[in-house]
Amino acid sequence: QQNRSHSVAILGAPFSKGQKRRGVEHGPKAIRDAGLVERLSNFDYPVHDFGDLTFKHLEKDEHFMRVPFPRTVGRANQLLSGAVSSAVGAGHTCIMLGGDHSLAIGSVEGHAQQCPDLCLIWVDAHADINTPLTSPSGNLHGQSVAFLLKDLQNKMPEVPGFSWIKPFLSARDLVYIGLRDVDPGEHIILKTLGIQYFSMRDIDRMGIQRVMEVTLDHLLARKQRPIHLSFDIDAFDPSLAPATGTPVNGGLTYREGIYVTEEIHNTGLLSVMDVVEVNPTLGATPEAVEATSSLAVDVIASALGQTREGAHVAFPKIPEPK
Ligand SMILES: N[C@H]1CN[C@H](C(=O)O)[C@@H]1CCC[B-](O)(O)O
Ligand SMILES: [Mn+2]
Ligand SMILES: [Mn+2]
Repeated sequence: QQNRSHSVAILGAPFSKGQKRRGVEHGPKAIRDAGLVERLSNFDYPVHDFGDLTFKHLEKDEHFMRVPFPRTVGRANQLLSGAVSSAVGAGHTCIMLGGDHSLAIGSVEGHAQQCPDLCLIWVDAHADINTPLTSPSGNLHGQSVAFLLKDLQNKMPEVPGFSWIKPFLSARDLVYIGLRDVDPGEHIILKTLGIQYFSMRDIDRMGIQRVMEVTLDHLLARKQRPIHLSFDIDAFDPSLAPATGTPVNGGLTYREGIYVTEEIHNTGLLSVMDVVEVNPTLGATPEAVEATSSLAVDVIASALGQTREGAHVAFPKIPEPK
């Protein structure tokens, strides 16, 4: 009997309509081409690659206020929600490859269908918590969290394409790590709702070890529950992850990002991980694209148990000559 709770499902979500730059729909292929499946095959649990979802582009899809493609984004997330729900329901730990960060709406909602008590760790340069009334761009990849929070519902208009989702998350069940480019409308929401966040300044002051200690205590001390990790590759410094749509200087170092995912693995509670906003068309050189894509593979492998100190699954003891 395989260790069901640790089998891994990979779901590709080639989707870009949560923002305006072309290319992020090629993120899943870029991450696979960087060797994701091979890397995970070193682990002692089964890995199932379910391939990529097929998203329909809806012909009639007028703006809502200044929000482009609301119905297309809403429908894509409804489809993704079902896929994530069945993967988690089948006992897999699910890795969702984006695609832009609007996909977290469907990923988290589908996860919550199976695990209503989930907690959410959002690793990102950005809070992605604008409403259609506060968004500076209208882009839904900067509004994902606003669709999930019960505490924001009286501030949200009815967006066409999103009538299928009922907000389920409490502000206390969310922690941000890596913030360094927060819009005014987002800032008032973070403060008013009392959402726990660790900006890059907090990481400078406290160090990543303390940030993870406080994060995991905040989310898990009262009750252990499944973790949804939504990882925007732009949380990393642009020198490490240049091929992404909204780069911001002063991001996570490689070691900080790996430490975050090591600590989350060590809880034994990771249930779904999104890795989003890898845009292979935005790298200045092939090396830049490769660096960004293999960084995504590294953080996924680390979240699933790869350790820097090494492991010896294959060696029960030091081999001896006959
Ligand atoms: N400059 C940021 C902050 N707010 C903007 C917006 O809401 O349009 C951009 C969103 C980035 C989304 B991402 O985090 O998924 O990349
Ligand atoms: Mn994001
Ligand atoms: Mn971001």
